[in-house]
Amino acid sequence: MFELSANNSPKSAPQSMTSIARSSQTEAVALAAYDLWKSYRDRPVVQGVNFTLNPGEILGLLGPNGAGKTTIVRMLYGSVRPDRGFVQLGQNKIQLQGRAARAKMGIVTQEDNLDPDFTVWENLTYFAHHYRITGAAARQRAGELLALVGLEDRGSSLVDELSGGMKRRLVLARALINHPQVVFLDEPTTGLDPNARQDFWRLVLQLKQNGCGVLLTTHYMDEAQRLCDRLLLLQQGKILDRGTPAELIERTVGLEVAEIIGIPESTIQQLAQQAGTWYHPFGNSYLLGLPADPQFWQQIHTITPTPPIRRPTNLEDVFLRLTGTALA
Ligand SMILES: Nc1ncnc2c1ncn2[C@@H]1O[C@H](COP(=O)(O)OP(=O)(O)OP(=O)(O)O)[C@@H](O)[C@H]1O
Repeated sequence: MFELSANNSPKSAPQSMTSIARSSQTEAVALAAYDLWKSYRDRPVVQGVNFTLNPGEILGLLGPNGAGKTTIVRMLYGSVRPDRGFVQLGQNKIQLQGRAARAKMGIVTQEDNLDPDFTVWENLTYFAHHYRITGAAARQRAGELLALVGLEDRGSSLVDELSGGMKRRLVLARALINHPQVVFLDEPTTGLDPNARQDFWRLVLQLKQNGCGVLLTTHYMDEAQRLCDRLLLLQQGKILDRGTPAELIERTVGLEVAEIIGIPESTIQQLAQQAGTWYHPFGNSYLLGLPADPQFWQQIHTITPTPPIRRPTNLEDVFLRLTGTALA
């Protein structure tokens, strides 16, 4: 059984709850995808995707719009049939729409899809019936989850009376109604303001602490960098690279970058060649990977009319370097 820390919960609501992920701790791998393929009208949108998700791990699927993130989640959840490959939940291969598998999974889709005619409380208790959680058990679970997501005083509100951030937290609460061992979060914070995003992030980190395997799709690199233990970088349905955020950054773009404006590409190219580093056009400027040698930075300074900006690299740079395009 897990105790939730008051510090970590949004709106600092102290409460305790039963396990979010009761069975996950006994299994080595929470979820595995084997060679998943999917085409729509002969156009491949997911191409040979493989990965594992461990209990207590947040795995990020990071890619631009249309990269295939939602299609992968739908295949994992069993709502779309792969053309090839399969998904394993714990020890079991998942069948399409398999009830037994669904009972161990939770999903936060991009759209809120809450029932607007129901109150917050009813949205949870009604949803609990899908999992045959009824009566006092449903009421107890709804109460625990409302406390978890900081909505305990909004049970009688209609969905339309909630803010965007509250709705997202309610959708997350609903996804946890069945104590899932794996939770899919499909771009869960799109459209939220910074405070609401951080509230949501705290909840995701609590799921991880409680042993839940979390698969998070996002095109926000700060979200990926902040939350994810490991990342899969996706473009056009293919995994380009994978690793921890720190590994991906260090091996792809190094630790620091200079943003330079006002000199021709040929000069940047020469500088990059000379220092054995990389460069990339970026809007009206250039990004130039900074080697450790401090003299190189001095040299750039002397030849640029406008002082260059020096900053730590990030996943956006990784994506730009690997694909030539920005994430968002
Ligand atoms: N049911 C469908 N029928 C036809 N094409 C589809 C269908 N679902 C998705 N696609 C196409 O598959 C590609 C991948 O879509 P998907 O929604 O998986 O990407 P995504 O990475 O989740 O994008 P976003 O970040 O915009 O949500 C897109 O080109 C999309 O138009």
